[in-house]
Amino acid sequence: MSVPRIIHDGRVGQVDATVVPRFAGPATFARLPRIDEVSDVDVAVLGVPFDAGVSYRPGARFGPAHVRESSRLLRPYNPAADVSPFAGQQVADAGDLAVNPFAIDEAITQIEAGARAVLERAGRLITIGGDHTIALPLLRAVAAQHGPVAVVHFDAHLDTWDTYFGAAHTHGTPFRRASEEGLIDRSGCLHVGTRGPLYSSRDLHDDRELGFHVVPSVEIDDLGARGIAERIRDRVGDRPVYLSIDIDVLDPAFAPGTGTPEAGGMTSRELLAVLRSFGSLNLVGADVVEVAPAYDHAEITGIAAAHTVYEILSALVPRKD
Ligand SMILES: N=C(N)NCCCC(=O)O
Ligand SMILES: [Zn+2]
Ligand SMILES: [Zn+2]
Repeated sequence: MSVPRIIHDGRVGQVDATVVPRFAGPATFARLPRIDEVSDVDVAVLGVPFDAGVSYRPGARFGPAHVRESSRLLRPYNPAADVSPFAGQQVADAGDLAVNPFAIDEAITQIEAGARAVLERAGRLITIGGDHTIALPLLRAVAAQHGPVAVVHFDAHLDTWDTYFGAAHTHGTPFRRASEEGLIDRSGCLHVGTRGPLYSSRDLHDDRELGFHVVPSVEIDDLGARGIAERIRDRVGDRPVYLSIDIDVLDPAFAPGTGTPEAGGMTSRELLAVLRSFGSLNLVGADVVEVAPAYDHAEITGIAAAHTVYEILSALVPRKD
């Protein structure tokens, strides 16, 4: 059944919520068209339902469907950024990748191949996870196009640890592997919002060697959103930027539905405000990971993740000036 959509400058947008109620209609991200329903895709939203790399609570494999469900209320105009993210560019939902839940290495190969295939159709990719393991194959796909990228990483955790139980590919290790593989520009990466206990102070030493600066959660009150945005801009400059957002960067009050929660995190208002400054960065790709709906209540985490994707899409809209 065909549905009435908002069309702007030939770009196919959301199902019109004034005609079809939001709780009806397709379950794509923000009720946008599927990728096979449009041509010339600028940004694809892709789900990666994979969580075999987690060290604690499982369940992020259900993240993509949950974030899509929590995105039904998103409206076409973003007043805080003064942009219409679905009108200034063609955004489409590329569905979910089918990846092996029993073999991490095979899943990683499948995710890289799947991301590369979508990038043949779309200029940019925003991925909804899935656990943080998926950032490694996504960075492989992005670095194949752009060379080593500056990673802006929002997370409670460093995710530059070496191995867990001897496993090199887990949700706590993607950025160490990416740094070792030369996928990231070691002079331009940083973490934002890290907090909580580490294994030892050596974690921070290794992390610096691997190319990361840190804006820890304890500095957020003093810096404010504007100060954080400045620290990020100073670090990445005009390098191609890959943005990786682990939803556990938010305090568990704002994102209870996640696998390794840590007290003392950002508010969703702070995260969205920082993202709103990213229109001036050279963003080449992004992921939003670690939404585990079994621990969510009232879609709190799903809605935070959906709005996070919406702000990233808003930052990607080509500027007129
Ligand atoms: N990437 C996330 N969410 N968590 C990593 C935590 C790894 C650990 O259990 O030490
Ligand atoms: Zn984390
Ligand atoms: Zn993480």
